[in-house]
Amino acid sequence: MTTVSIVNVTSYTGSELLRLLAQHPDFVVTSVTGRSTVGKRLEEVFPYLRAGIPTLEGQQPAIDPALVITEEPAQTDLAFVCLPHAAAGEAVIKLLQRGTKVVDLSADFRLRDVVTYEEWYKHTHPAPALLENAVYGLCETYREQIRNASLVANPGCHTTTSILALSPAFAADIIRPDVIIDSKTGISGGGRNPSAAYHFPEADEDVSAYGLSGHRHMPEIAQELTAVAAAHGHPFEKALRITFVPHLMPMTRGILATCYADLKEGENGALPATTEIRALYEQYYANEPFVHVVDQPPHTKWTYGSNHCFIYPIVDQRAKRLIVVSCLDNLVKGASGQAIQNANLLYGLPETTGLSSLGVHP
Ligand SMILES: NC(=O)C1=CN([C@@H]2O[C@H](COP(=O)(O)OP(=O)(O)OC[C@H]3O[C@@H](n4cnc5c(N)ncnc54)[C@H](OP(=O)(O)O)[C@@H]3O)[C@@H](O)[C@H]2O)C=CC1
Ligand SMILES: CC(=O)N[C@@H](CCC(=O)OP(=O)(O)O)C(=O)O
Repeated sequence: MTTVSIVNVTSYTGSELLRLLAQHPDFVVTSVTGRSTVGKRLEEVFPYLRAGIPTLEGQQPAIDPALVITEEPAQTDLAFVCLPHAAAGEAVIKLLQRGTKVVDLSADFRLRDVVTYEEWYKHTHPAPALLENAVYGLCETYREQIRNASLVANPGCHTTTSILALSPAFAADIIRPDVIIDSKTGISGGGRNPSAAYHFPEADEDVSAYGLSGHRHMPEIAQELTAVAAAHGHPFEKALRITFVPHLMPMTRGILATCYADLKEGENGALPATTEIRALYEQYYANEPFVHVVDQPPHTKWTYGSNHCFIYPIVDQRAKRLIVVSCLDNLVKGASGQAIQNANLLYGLPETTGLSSLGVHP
């Protein structure tokens, strides 16, 4: 059994880890931390835990609903850190020093370049010395490196959706390095954020664009798509241009990104057909348990509560563009589910362990 702590369990990603880990046969949550809830039992803060945690015969439950929330994490084998940026980095330093493996859900270790981090996050990096050894936790790209890591930087939710959508096209060198990403997100993407824009009367029946002067997920997407193109032998001659505009939607969970890029013409001036592109995408994700190439535009509801991502590529022959629609649940494949997928790799477990839920319909 691997002992696990959830640092900042009262965050949305922390409580989602509780829900998912309740089904995990190899991880036992033995430590949970919080801030205003210190001293309370988990079941006091999350009353739904009073229903009890299901167990397999002969096994202890993965979570004890009577576990008391503490300020600092106890010694465990593994920690999931669900703190805001900067606070996360501080916590990660201490955890690594005591030999705990860490999956960090914040952005503190996602950008490899400290100057880029400080430009976009507007504060000094909390632990630049750790960047060198952090592995970007997109399992579909970095599976082998993750297995041997002690610090995994779990990707962002918009980022995961967009990178998975565009990686096969850049790997095959069929689009120009100039993309537009229109990403729609559910409100839980903003966490338990007290700002008025996230209140029900303001967000319900409303759609709005934000981050138009530059969103911090843009450099993360650029970093990873540039790496994919280079790894497949097609390095960009000039820096990748990305226009990334997120939109807030009146739904609790879900991200749906629609990505647009100009297609490269073949030697005879022809564009690839949608069938060829779909075959290429299917091949790229053929062995992936959580990424599915589909033949109709996917819905966020397909992913609600699950670790799955659905991707639909199509050629716009008139405009000579590739359009790719991609969606996932921001709290699962976009955060806590992906974090468990990473932790499974860290402990040599099948990547799908504890992640078998399907989306909720309707
Ligand atoms: N939400 C999402 O969809 C995703 C989030 N992430 C990342 O995961 C991390 C957690 O996000 P999320 O779950 O949304 O978080 P939340 O916004 O839901 O977290 C809110 C909780 O954090 C506590 N908190 C706030 N600031 C601090 C601090 N400085 N130190 C200790 N506790 C603090 C508050 O505790 P109290 O109320 O007790 O004061 C509050 O309960 C973030 O880094 C985020 O960027 C990544 C991918 C997706
Ligand atoms: C709705 C909303 O506000 N969403 C957040 C993204 C949350 C997330 O994945 O981002 P990080 O882990 O990088 O913080 C945003 O757009 O900033």
